[in-house]
Amino acid sequence: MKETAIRFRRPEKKDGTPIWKLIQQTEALDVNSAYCYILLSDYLRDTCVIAEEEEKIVGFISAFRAPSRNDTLFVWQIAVAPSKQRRGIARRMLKELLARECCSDVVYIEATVSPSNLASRGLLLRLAKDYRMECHLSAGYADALFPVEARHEEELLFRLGPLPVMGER
Ligand SMILES: CC(=O)NCC[C@H](N)C(=O)O
Repeated sequence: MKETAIRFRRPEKKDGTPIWKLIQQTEALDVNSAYCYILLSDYLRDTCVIAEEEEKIVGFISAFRAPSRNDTLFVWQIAVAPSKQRRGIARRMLKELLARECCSDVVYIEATVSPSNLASRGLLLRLAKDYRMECHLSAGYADALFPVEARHEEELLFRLGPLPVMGER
């Protein structure tokens, strides 16, 4: 089957609702409000990524600088449409984000990943290997922090770094 080109870009406000629908399709992430994805696509668009194929959104990454630690980029959600997974789209989105001028002074990446989210776990471990970074796992958010009804898994904290300088990313 012909592989069509995937385009990577910053999101725009109009992408908020399609992102919200994509997150629901993954059945692996916390579905935030559509308002949250519109807000991310407006105020935090410089550290968010859209992957699109023939004008259709097939991937999304949300991230932001940790306000108290400017050298750290917190990667919030990594999502790829179920029918488009295992094509390296998440890895290409992450590398596109880290190659942006606005991330040139990022030294560490942090993200929380539930034990069942093997795709994101594998992606982060592979990124650490690609960029020859250390990867430290620690307790992130215990399941007890979440409402019992949510039956939410714990979120393990991944901290990767130091990132290579821009020219080597
Ligand atoms: C890296 C990533 O996608 N983490 C997910 C964190 C959390 N479960 C969420 O979905 O926002």
